[in-house]
Amino acid sequence: MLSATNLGKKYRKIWAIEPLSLQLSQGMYGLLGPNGAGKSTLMRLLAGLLAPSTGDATVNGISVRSGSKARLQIGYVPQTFRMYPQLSAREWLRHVAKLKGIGSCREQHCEADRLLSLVHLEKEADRPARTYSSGMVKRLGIAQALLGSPAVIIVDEPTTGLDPEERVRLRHVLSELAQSSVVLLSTHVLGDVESSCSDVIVLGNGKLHYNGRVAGLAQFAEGKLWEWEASHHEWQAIAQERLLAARKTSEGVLCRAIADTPPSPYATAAKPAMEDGYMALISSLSAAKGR
Ligand SMILES: Nc1ncnc2c1ncn2[C@@H]1O[C@H](COP(=O)(O)OP(=O)(O)OP(=O)(O)O)[C@@H](O)[C@H]1O
Repeated sequence: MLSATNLGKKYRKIWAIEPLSLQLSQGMYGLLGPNGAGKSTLMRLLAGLLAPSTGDATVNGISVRSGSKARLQIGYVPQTFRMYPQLSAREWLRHVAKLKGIGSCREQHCEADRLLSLVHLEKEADRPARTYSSGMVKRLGIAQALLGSPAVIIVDEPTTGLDPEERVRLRHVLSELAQSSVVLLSTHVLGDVESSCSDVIVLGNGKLHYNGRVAGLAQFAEGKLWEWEASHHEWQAIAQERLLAARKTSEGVLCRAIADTPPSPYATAAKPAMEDGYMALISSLSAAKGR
C-alpha cells in the first residue's frame, strides 16, 4: 500500500535520509531511532510534505507528491498539532472536512460524528479545544488526519507527554485503525512498539538499520546481554552509561548491561527482549560513529 523506492533527502551535502526502499502493507509499524536519526524527515517524505532529493514514495501506486488525490489517501499527524483553541472538536472537524472538499454539508457532519466516536471524544465534542487535556488534543489530531478515510496514517510521536491511561487509550485507537490501514508511528517509547506494532523500522544517522518483525530486534543483543549482582563498590566503578538497568537489593545492586564480553566475573548471559536488541543496535551505531 505504501512504498518507498530509493527515497532520500539531503540538506546541503548531508543526507538526513540516505536513499532507502520500503514496502508497508496493512498493519501497525513502529519507527524508532535516536534524536536526529531522521524519523520526522522520513515521515514527512512518506506523507508527501517534503520534496525528496532522490526517489519517490507511492500510496496504492500513486506518487505521494502527485497532488490532492494522493494527499487524501494519507493522514499525517505532526508532533505538535495546532488548531483554533476557541473551536470545539466538532466545529474543527467540520471545518477541516470542508477544506478537504469532503462531500456535502450533511456528509461533513456525519464524518465529524463518526470520527469523534472513533477517537472517544463524543463527550467533549462541543467544548472549546482550549479546555482539552494533551491526550484529547492528540486524539483530535488523529481524528483530523482520518477525515476522508485515508489508506495510510502517519503519526509523529503520538504518546509523548501523555499519562499511562491516555497512552493506552491512544494505542487502542491506532490499533483499531491498523486493522484496515497502514499505520506508521514514530516514538521513543519502546513499550508502545512492543505492545502494539507487528513490525518496526529502525533509523540511525539517516540510515535504515532494521526493517522487520518487532521480536526480531532482540537478535542484536543475542550473546551480549549480561546480568549480575554487583557490590556497591563494584557498581560505583562501572561506567553507568554501560548499564541498561540497576536495581538495589539487600546484598548490592542487580545490574543488566550490553557488552561483547562479560563485564564482571559474576555476569551470566541473559535472554534478550526487543528493548535489549534495540539498545544493542543503537549503542553499536554510536560506537561506530565514535571510531
Ligand atoms: N530543514 C532542515 N535543514 C537542515 N537540516 C535538517 C532540516 N531538517 C532536519 N534536518 C536534519 O536532519 C536530521 C534528521 O532530523 P529529523 O528531525 O528527521 O530527526 P528525528 O529522528 O525526527 O529527531 P527527533 O527524534 O529529535 O525528533 C538531523 O540531523 C537534522 O538536524
